[in-house]
Amino acid sequence: MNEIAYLGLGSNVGDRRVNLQATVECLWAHDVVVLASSSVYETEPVGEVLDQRAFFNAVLRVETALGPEQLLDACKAVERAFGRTLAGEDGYVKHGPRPIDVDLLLLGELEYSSERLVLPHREVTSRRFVLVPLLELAPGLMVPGRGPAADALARIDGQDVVVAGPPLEVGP
Ligand SMILES: Nc1ncnc2c1ncn2[C@@H]1O[C@H](COP(=O)(O)OP(=O)(O)OP(=O)(O)O)[C@@H](O)[C@H]1O
Ligand SMILES: Nc1nc2c(c(=O)[nH]1)N=C(CO)CN2
Repeated sequence: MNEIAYLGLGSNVGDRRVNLQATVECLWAHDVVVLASSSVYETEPVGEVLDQRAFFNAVLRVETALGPEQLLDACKAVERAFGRTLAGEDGYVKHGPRPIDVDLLLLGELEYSSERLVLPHREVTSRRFVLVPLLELAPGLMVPGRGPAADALARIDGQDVVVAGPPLEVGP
């Protein structure tokens, strides 16, 4: 059965918009149908590494027949295609600079936890750079197990997010 999922994209190395756009094309090649993109936002770094270049972030609405672990595999394969160092590998820096980050934010109504995957994404309700584009695509969204996305956004202080450009092209 096909499900709707939301993916969070981020880039702060190289041509950030080009990287986000290329990610859409790469997702199609991994059996992920890209239905819609939010605007592209420029956002201040959040997390354990604050002294790095600002990110470009966007959220995609996608449709796929892949299960949760397979969809995570697709996200990781796309990151790998950009030459990214993945968690567990030499040179990996948690929250550090990266040409592309693809996070699986939500998969339908699923609440799921395994060694390598938590759904909804652990940080989906604490990051403005995720919630602003997510609400642009899905106003009124409820995050399974956590309530309205808009309420979560209202609880966040700081974390600058400004529109940097129009939505990504979503065709294959
Ligand atoms: N919903 C999820 N989406 C993506 N990765 C997840 C998810 N839940 C757990 N993970 C795990 O998190 C690991 C680290 O992910 P990643 O390299 O993107 O971390 P990060 O971008 O530095 O930090 P963050 O996870 O806070 O965004 C992945 O290898 C993956 O196994
Ligand atoms: N603004 C912003 N900050 C981040 C981002 C990101 O995509 N945008 N990704 C990170 C690694 O997951 C860490 N910090």
